[in-house]
Amino acid sequence: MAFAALYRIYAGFINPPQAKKENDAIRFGLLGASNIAPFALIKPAQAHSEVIVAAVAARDRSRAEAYAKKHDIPIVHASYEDLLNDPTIDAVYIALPNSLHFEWALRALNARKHVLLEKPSCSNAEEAKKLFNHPLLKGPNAPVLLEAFHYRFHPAWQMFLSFVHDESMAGPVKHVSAEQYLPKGVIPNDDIRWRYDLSGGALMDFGTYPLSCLRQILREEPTEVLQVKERVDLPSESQPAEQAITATYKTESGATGHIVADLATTSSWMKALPGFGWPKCQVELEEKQIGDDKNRTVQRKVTIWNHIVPSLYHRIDVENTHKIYRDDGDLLKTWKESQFLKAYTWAPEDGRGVTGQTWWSTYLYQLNEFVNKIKGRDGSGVWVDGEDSIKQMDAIDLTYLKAGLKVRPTSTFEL
Ligand SMILES: NC(=O)C1=CN([C@@H]2O[C@H](COP(=O)(O)OP(=O)(O)OC[C@H]3O[C@@H](n4cnc5c(N)ncnc54)[C@H](OP(=O)(O)O)[C@@H]3O)[C@@H](O)[C@H]2O)C=CC1
Ligand SMILES: O=C1OC[C@@H](O)[C@H](O)[C@H]1O
Repeated sequence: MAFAALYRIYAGFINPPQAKKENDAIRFGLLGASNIAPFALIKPAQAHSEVIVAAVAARDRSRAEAYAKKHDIPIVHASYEDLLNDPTIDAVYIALPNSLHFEWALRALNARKHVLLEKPSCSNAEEAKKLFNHPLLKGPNAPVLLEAFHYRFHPAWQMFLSFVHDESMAGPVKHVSAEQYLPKGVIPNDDIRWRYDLSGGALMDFGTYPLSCLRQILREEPTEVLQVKERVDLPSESQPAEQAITATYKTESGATGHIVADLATTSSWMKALPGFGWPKCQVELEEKQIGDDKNRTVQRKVTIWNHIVPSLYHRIDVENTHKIYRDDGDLLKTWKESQFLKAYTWAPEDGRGVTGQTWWSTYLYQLNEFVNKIKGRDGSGVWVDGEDSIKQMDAIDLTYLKAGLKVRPTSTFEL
């Protein structure tokens, strides 16, 4: 098991197999010499026959040159604008500070480039509405725009959702909890994540994952934020963004959800890693009658461990509590059945007819779907559409407003 995990890390993140490139491979340009691009695009592209990372641009040309040399990227542009004007580039990957996502996504779409846009898509819902409803995205040959919620493309997350939404055994959602932690010190003090002016903050960054998990599980939007607590303790910054946030939501149907995101965890970090110890997402479903038998019910609980980096390791726990009642309503018998599952690739019976290897990272699964969308193929059927990205930003804004924190600033850029 440890050897298999090491192999998945090596092939998925360190040295993926080198694919022979197709003649019509999509040529990507990177806006910014970011820390995340090697994991999210450069390494996955190495293994994909239809993707070439062809160019990079940074605010400082010498920085872009050093980055290009390190990552074997053939073209260097002196500015983001120059890269967008390069006719040999088909698509761009935008991993800039969140405050610049809106502007550079719009500029890229205007240059007729497909856009893989890091999460969160924008600074707030106002920007997201303008971006995802923009006329540049309409029409038969419109470029593709995707908010890079990579974990959603991995078979493990989709398997987890299928157990949550399995109508034969799962009642309506009662409660969801989702949590993400990073230990204090991983993110340096001068990081973009701590800056309000760059649309940073725990909710914008790591918190956007649990919130998106919650929204997919509930299949309805949180209409009420019952409680929010945040931690802002970077005294040196004049306008710091929160380092940690927890929030509790309620939907119209009465389901509740709780998220935790801490970018600088100290004491609770180890506590946050129970058992084998990974961040998790857990769902309790309502008790549900089985078939026509009024006296038989099942109540399901589903947990996924490490859903953000599942190719490293993950586990899906499905616990069904069965109950048989007497006709007078008294409980006659109850028992539990548990299953522990994994899904590094699509199951053949899934019917998606898509490819994948056990070592494929969430980023490679995502990239494959991005390519499929551009090429007009069905692919796995997993996608994050513009409406979803807008609602995600709505939920973020709602949370900040309830906390009495400011919604992140709106860009003045117009097109
Ligand atoms: N999907 C995932 O797993 C992850 C996603 N992300 C997302 O990716 C984005 C970038 O994160 P990350 O790679 O960690 O960040 P980095 O700080 O490493 O990269 C950000 C890039 O933005 C550019 N930039 C442009 N303007 C500014 C500015 N005013 N201040 C600082 N940088 C600027 C810099 O490019 P230049 O080279 O031109 O100087 C820099 O390379 C964020 O939106 C984040 O949420 C981050 C980590 C993981
Ligand atoms: O996956 C991630 O890990 C670390 C975070 O800070 C980052 O932005 C996020 O996307």
